Amino acid sequence: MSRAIVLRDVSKKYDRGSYAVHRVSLAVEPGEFLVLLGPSGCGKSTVLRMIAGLEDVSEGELLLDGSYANDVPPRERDIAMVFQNFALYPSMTARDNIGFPLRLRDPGADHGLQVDATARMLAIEDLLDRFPSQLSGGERQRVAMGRAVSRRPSVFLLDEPLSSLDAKLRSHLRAEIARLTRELGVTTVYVTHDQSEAMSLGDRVAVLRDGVLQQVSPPRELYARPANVFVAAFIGTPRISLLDAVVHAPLDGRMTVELGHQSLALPEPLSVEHQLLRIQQGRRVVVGLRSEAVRIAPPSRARPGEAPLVGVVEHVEYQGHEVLVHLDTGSRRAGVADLEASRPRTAGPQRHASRQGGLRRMRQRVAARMSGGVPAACEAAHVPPAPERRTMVRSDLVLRTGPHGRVRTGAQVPLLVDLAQLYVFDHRGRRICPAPDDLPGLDQ
Ligand SMILES: Nc1ncnc2c1ncn2[C@@H]1O[C@H](COP(=O)(O)OP(=O)(O)OP(=O)(O)O)[C@@H](O)[C@H]1O
Repeated sequence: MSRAIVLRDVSKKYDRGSYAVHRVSLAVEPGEFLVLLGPSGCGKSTVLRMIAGLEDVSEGELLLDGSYANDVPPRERDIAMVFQNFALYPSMTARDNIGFPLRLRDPGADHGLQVDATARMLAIEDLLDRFPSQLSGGERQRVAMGRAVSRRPSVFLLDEPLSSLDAKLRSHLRAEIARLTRELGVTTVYVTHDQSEAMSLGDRVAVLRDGVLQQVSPPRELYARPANVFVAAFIGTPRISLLDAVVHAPLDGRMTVELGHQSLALPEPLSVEHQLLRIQQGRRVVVGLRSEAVRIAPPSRARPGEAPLVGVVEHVEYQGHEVLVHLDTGSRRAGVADLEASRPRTAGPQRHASRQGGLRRMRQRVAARMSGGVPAACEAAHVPPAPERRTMVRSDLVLRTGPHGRVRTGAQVPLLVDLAQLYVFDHRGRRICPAPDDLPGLDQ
């Protein structure tokens, strides 16, 4: 049996502190796999611990299968939890660890068959007679999961269960967790700060920032229609390029989005999405471009809906199956608070001290190059490295090419931006292009 979990305006305030979780409303369907995702300290574990009954709910309501459950003791919630740090009893074998919750519930009975069935499900039959000290990290975590699922709980809560394991084992166990929870049909809430883990596991992903829920959506929707600039930046690898921009919408001319020294002319006739940008005339906005929205090609090869830009290759990251190209287009990168410490940067350029002066010189250089026009041919014109290039590297845009794409650091390249994939966020960070779902159409 699996259960429905509902949080209604749930908040948590620790003693004398500010809100660790603030007015979170969330409904988890029976059998659903929901991932709580967010940077360190955003309140993910606190939400999980309130569902488990390990923390009191300060304000709001927790409902389990529609019944008010704020005051239900943890033991009566029929919920199993797995933490990051295994938490096995060191003096018990794997068999005894897995059987422990069954013995607690029903001390006199023989639980051998249930323990064997659980061990089979997790492929740990051969490890049952070993003690935790005789198991690897991955094996210990599998035993911990076995202990959690052996009594067939109705809710399974997992708090970063894979974060202490190496990457290969993590991806292997991730697949096992997905299979196991599907087989058991148990409602699962899984906490992680790893967006790729969240996207690959969750039926839906709930993104938290600073205790506040930002968006709850299936992974595809989260990627394609992020509610705000924080979600857009948190989801996706490489991270979306975010640039400070200004919308120009003259009554008698072409609508453009100005990015520093360059502009993107919006294709005419304007799409409904782009028409809605008119009201931003003259305002500062943030433009988001994912790596697949930009390609290296001259204007002569533009498809309908593509607009040209020019960039200087700052850094090339070979990934085997693809190449990530970091470019400087002379735009200003928009910063998103809370993000920088929360995700490892992609291996990228080093930043150095004389940043301000270098930045100014780089802008001037890109502007000077652009005044010479966009190269007609696709071949990247090689620009000899200027002296300051060795002391400072800066990129504001990342695109991906196939593994055979040949671009050289320092080259100036023509770019085409697919404007159907343009994201625009207003000054408060809310997505305004594509238009938010709750916005009435222009003809309404
Ligand atoms: N027992 C406690 N007393 C006071 N403050 C706490 C307590 N537990 C957590 N907090 C604070 O509440 C906030 C949320 O913590 P929580 O552990 O829920 O975050 P998290 O998103 O799970 O972080 P991480 O990914 O680092 O585990 C943090 O600011 C934390 O310092």
